Amino acid sequence: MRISGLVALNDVSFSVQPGHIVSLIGPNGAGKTTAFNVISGYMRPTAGSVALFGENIVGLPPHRIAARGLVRSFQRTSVFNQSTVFDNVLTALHMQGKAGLWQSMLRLPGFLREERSLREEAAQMLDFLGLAHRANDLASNLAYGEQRLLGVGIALAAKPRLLLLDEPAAGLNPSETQAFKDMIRRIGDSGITVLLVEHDMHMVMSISDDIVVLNQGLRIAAGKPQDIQQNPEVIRAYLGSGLKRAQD
Ligand SMILES: Nc1ncnc2c1ncn2[C@@H]1O[C@H](COP(=O)(O)OP(=O)(O)OP(=O)(O)O)[C@@H](O)[C@H]1O
Repeated sequence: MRISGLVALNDVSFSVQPGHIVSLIGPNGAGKTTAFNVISGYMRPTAGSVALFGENIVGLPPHRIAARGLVRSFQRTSVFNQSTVFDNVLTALHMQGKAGLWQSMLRLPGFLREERSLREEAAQMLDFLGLAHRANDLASNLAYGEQRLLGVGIALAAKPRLLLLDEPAAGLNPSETQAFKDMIRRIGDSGITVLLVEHDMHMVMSISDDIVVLNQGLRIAAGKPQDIQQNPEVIRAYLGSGLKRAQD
């Protein structure tokens, strides 16, 4: 991937196995966000290919890629601040709903049935997120970490098979980070594949099945957490920052 003459990603290749939690790590400017942009269709790669469930998706717009099961949760998500937590999730589920406009406007039986089942699903989602006790609060009144959890809930409402999380622990305090870590595990346990970019090495080392390391646009390592922690090139590229802290 070239961006105005600069090679942001150079021959980077890796795969994400179904059901795994995979972390993409590396120092600032390594190319992690660029990789996410390419994978999710926000940037068209200058060369190479991206395959999703075996099919090439290069050139497809992000919403088409999302419809194929790859959903991305952004650092700043589209939480509706003036709606309740419950309504945020319900609206997101509605966007996946089957009832058409006329059914909804005329409140036909199909719509009412779907509405009931979506409300149940929204309640289950809040349980899953650990936000059930906040259901009736305005989203704007949530703590920062809770807003981030809700943002993931909104992404989950789109029913991903592969969920991309961009620095989920950024700006979270230790207990919020723990809550997030637990939730990512639960997402993985529910059968959803997770690819995340994260700087918190404690989190990365404890939840990842596989880790891919980028440095200056190159893939310098890929493997299991224990191998990555002992990889001399990774230690060199990362020493003094994340990995060192994780080993302390
Ligand atoms: N839109 C852009 N215009 C110009 N250069 C860009 C653009 N996006 C990324 N780059 C460059 O591409 C390289 C990779 O950046 P990228 O943001 O992908 O790194 P990163 O690993 O996500 O870093 P960080 O951890 O700081 O978020 C950097 O040299 C960056 O300056």
